[in-house]
Amino acid sequence: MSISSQEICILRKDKNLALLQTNGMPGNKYNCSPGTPRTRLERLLRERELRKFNKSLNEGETESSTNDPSSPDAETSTWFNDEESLETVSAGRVSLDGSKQRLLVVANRLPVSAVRRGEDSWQLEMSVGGLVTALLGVKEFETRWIGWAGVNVPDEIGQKALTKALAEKRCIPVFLDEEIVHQYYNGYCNNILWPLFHYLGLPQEDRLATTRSFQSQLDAYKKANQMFADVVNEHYEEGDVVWCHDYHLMFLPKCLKERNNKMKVGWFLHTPFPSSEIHRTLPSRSELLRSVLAADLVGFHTYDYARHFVSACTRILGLEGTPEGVEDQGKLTRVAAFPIGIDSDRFIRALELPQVQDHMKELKERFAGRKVMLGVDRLDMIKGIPQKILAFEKFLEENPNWRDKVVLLQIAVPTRTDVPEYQKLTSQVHEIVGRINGRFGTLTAVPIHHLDRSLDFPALCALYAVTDVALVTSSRDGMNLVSYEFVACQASKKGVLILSEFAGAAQSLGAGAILVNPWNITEVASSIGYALNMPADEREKRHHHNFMHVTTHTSQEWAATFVSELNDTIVEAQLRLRQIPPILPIEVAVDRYSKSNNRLLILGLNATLTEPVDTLGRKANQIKELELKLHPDLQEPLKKLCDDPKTTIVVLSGSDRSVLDDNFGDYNLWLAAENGMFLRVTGGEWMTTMPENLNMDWVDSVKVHTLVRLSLV
Ligand SMILES: O=P(O)(O)OC[C@H]1O[C@H](O[C@H]2O[C@H](CO)[C@@H](O)[C@H](O)[C@H]2O)[C@H](O)[C@@H](O)[C@@H]1O
Ligand SMILES: O=c1ccn([C@@H]2O[C@H](COP(=O)(O)OP(=O)(O)O)[C@@H](O)[C@H]2O)c(=O)[nH]1
Repeated sequence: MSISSQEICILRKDKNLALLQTNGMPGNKYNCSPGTPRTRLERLLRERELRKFNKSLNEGETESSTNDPSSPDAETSTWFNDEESLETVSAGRVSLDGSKQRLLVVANRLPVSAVRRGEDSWQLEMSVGGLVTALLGVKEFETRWIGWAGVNVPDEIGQKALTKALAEKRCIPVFLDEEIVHQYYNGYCNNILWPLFHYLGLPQEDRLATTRSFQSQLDAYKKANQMFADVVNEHYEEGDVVWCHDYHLMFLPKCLKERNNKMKVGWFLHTPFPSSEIHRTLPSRSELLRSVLAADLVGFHTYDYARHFVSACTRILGLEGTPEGVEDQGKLTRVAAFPIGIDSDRFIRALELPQVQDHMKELKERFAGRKVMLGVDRLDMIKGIPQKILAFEKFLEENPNWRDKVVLLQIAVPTRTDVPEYQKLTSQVHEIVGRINGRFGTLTAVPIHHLDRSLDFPALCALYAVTDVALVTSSRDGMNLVSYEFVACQASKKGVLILSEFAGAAQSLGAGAILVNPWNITEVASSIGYALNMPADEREKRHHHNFMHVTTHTSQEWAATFVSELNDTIVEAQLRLRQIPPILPIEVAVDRYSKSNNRLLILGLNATLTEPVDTLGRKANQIKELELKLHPDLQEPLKKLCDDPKTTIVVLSGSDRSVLDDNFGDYNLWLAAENGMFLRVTGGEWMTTMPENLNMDWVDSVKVHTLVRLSLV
């Protein structure tokens, strides 16, 4: 076969019908415009260059400000009650052209909770939580927070006054009434999605999509997400980056993009994303995935969570997963891992504060002669508090010599107290603690100090610093910032971290921590013994490893990376759009076709020559492969084309040779199977297009691994 004409037609459903001219290709306009950006794409590219430049500049600055004890950031005396802290968070950096990029952080909760003091007066208090802590370290953008203030404000006077008070903190409220909060937050978020994403399954009564409570909770969830979207739309300015957070707001990307497709939207999940086998039990599984996919960039704490998400999209929606993310009809949603960190400097500096030093002194005196073990968790079933306490009991049982030499301090911060499961957990934990203290306590000391409350920042830092062994036993945890904070405060003591392998933090702190399966009480108990007896040099090595990680992978870096990835994703999408061949000018093509004496038509198979296959909810590749049949209406026209001596037809497909043999054996054309790896003219033998001396031994080993991985998913 020879190609003498300059006109080649490639017909594939997914690539449009394109007439590619091999001469006279248009020049690459976007890399040769040093002047004022004329198009949106040019502007985005210029912005990207600026970002890179600023980043290197800022890195220099950060280094010098960290080393400078007189830096205004150098001291934070209290836990969030520093009046300036929100301002610092929100202030952002001035870039070279004088403008700061605005970042709209949209999360269920604002970083403040509001307490009403009068008809039009409000007191604002910082709230406790992982996301809040992480974003407190973000200083690079001009940040606005949009979220729920955690309080029902039914009257207009109250709403106005609260909006005004929050505006001073650069926060914008979304007002949710009690019923919505009950159905959306307590119901769909915390009773359905939270347990499901942490592998606790769906509540029994909600197994069927038809149950009333499930449906009304889902409706409230969608409604609440739309309310968040309305507030975002009200405050959005062109060029803003909108960063949506967490499982509370899975519908938000779709709501935002429906209204404004140009908005830069990122979505980040703070919890695990479970295996697709778990996600597929959710009645609204497809709707939720599709809504999240409307975002430009989707982020997770770990590579595993990202992989599960992509698998869910391929298996449940039948979409294509690529190393970059998920593709749907040419639109790519980037999916990647962005492990969160903490503002480690803030913890390290805090240890020098007199208030913290006083606390440390008190604690050391109080627990003199005993090793201190510490647990800090919200009182949530995912944190594995009962397992932790039972393991501690087993350790005491098996090691009588340690009974008066060790104490476990468990801080259990009350959370979601309106949800019955959380109330049940509280009683269960109290009962176990009471039993163990009764069993091993003396008149003067008890082995477990259990606190149902949160601590302020100085007290928490002091506690981290005096601890010998920290115990994190989550059955699942998106990341677990407590483990990071503990490490940051251990520069002197070099205590040991026992960490659940099911916490996202295990991926980053695994080498320095003792990893445990929290369900294996015996293993946790023996790890406690190992940690308490660990020699100083081993503690030092392990601590060093974790400390290096915690101090170099900070929350600031996390947020900056996510936002710059989001900006770049938009630029790349624009570039990709440019690469999509233009729509075929039909009249020109027909004219040239009829005048040409030597034509080559390359036709795709799947969905070009075959009937479209419905893959929704089924394993796409298997089904397509089984049902790939030349569309009956195309048999006759294809035959005519093949019999035309001026035209050469190639059917190019990703499918196996057998699929092409079965469908086109009787036509006079060329077949290219497995994306061109094999080629034959019908009537001839298959030949491989690979060079003869190419070593392909590796293929079999990859096949084996691929199979193993697929069976694990
Ligand atoms: O506001 P609450 O309902 O009381 O819950 C507090 C937060 O809990 C969850 O935190 C997660 O984010 C952390 C930081 O990324 C991560 O380390 C942890 O493993 C997660 O559980 C929740 O996702 C947040 O939305 C809540 O604000
Ligand atoms: O008395 C307390 C206990 C905990 N925390 C903070 O709560 C966060 C818990 O985050 P983590 O990622 O460990 O779990 P989450 O509660 O977000 O699931 C950490 O930043 C802790 O410093 C706090 O402020 N006061």
